[in-house]
Parts: sequence; structure tokens; C-alpha cells
Amino acid sequence: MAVAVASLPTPAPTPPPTKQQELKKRKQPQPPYLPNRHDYHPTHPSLFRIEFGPEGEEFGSCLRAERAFAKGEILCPIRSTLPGTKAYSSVQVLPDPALPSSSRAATSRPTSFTTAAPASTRRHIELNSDLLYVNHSCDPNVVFDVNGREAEPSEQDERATSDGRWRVRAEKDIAKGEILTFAYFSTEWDMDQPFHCLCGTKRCLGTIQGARHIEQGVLDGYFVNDHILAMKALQREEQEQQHQ
Ligand SMILES: C[S@@+](CC[C@H](N)C(=O)[O-])C[C@H]1O[C@@H](n2cnc3c(N)ncnc32)[C@H](O)[C@@H]1O
Repeated sequence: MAVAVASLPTPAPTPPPTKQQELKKRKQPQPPYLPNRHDYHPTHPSLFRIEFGPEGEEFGSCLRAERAFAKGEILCPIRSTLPGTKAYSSVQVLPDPALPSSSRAATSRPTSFTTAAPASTRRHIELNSDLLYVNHSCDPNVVFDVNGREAEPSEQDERATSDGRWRVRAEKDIAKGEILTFAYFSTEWDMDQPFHCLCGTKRCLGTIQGARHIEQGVLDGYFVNDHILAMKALQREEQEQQHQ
């Protein structure tokens, strides 16, 4: 039976979705490392473990320290990573192609999580471990130092300190049970999925979009990786040229 359209109440206009709602609706690509909360085997059991958020709540999980760490201590090398593409789950380790072609500059960008780019040319990597669950904070307690090169898989010592190898380092004294956080803009130039930061610290910068959107003076207060510093220098040069 046909419904008389004129008899239907006029629907209230629907407000346009907020950016946050848009992001939530967007289908997330699945990172290669996705632990099963019901059968979880920590990748670094003596160092940290995932605290899973409420089931069904996207991004509600975090990583907690399993023991105390002293400021400056290496928590672990970053190794056994996989090639990635720009995504909420990946970490940028080389500059963007349009930006300075330093000796570490990459070739073309990988197009999927599993694209087999040689390690020396990967611009984004998937951590492929519980480190994926380190949230962002504007006052972080660890740094992801991805200067140099990936730590060797053969390194047996979880806390190897060899220079020039990627590692996670304590930025402050960390107590057992503390949530581990790093500043995402210390690795990311222009993030795939900006988000409204909920770190709740006095230093909170609000929306986190990557280093491209942060003043150098603010970045000066943080550990920032070389590829970000290089891109920041080029950005300044370009801005100066535009003002001439
Ligand atoms: C690599 S995941 C980190 C783990 C994530 N919490 C989870 O449960 O899968 C990165 C995403 O976590 C969320 N996130 C991380 N730090 C955050 C923060 N300080 N405030 C709000 N959301 C955050 C964002 O959605 C971000 O895109």
C-alpha cells in the first residue's frame, strides 16, 4: 500500500557528521599484527603488555609497563618490523618523497602492508608487535628512536643499546604499571588519521596531525627523529621563499 507522503512528519534536518564521526565510519585497514584478546601472548612479556579496552571500542587499548624503567634506559630494540604504508598503525622512518632527498631518502611508497620494499627504502613500517599499542601523549614517557637502521633480528638482548639501531627509550622514569606513550609527531609528518588528543597533560596540543602542523619552537621541546627535522627545515626554507 502506498503511503501518503504528505501525511508523514517532516524529518528534522540531520547535522553533517563531525570529522571524528567520519573517521570512525571509515573502514580501518587491518594491520598485520592484531593480537587476539581472548588468547593473548605478549610479544615482550617481561617488559610490557597490552591492556585491552572494552570489546568493540575502537582504539581503546594501551600498553602498560611490566616493570620500572629508568630515564634514558632502552626498553627494547625495534626489530622484526614489516613494510607498511601510511596508516594509523604505521610508523614513519624516512622523509616524504617531496621533501629533502637526504642520504636516507626513500624510493616509491609501498602500497600495502605487505609490500616487500627493501628495509633501506621503507618509508613507513608496521611495528608487528605489542609496540603497536603505545598511545600518543603530548608529554610522553618513551621515545621511538628510528634514526639509523632497524635492529638486527639476531640481537638476543631485549635491551641492546647499540647506537644507530632503532629502539624504544625511556624519556622519564617509568613505574611498573604505567601506560607507555610516545609523541606521534616525533615520527609522523602528516598523519593519515588525525585525532583529538585525550592525553590530558598540561602540554596537550589538541588535535594531533603530525609534525608538519606544529611550530618548530614547540617541537624543540621534544625528542624528534632526523627525518622529521629534515622535513621541518625544508618547510621553513619554503615558507621563507614564499615571503620573499
Ligand atoms: C597505533 S593506535 C594505538 C593503539 C590504540 N589505542 C588501539 O587501541 O588500537 C593509534 C590510534 O590510537 C588512538 N590514540 C592514540 N593515542 C591517543 C590519544 N592520546 N588520544 C586519543 N586517541 C589516541 C588514535 O585513534 C590513534 O589513531
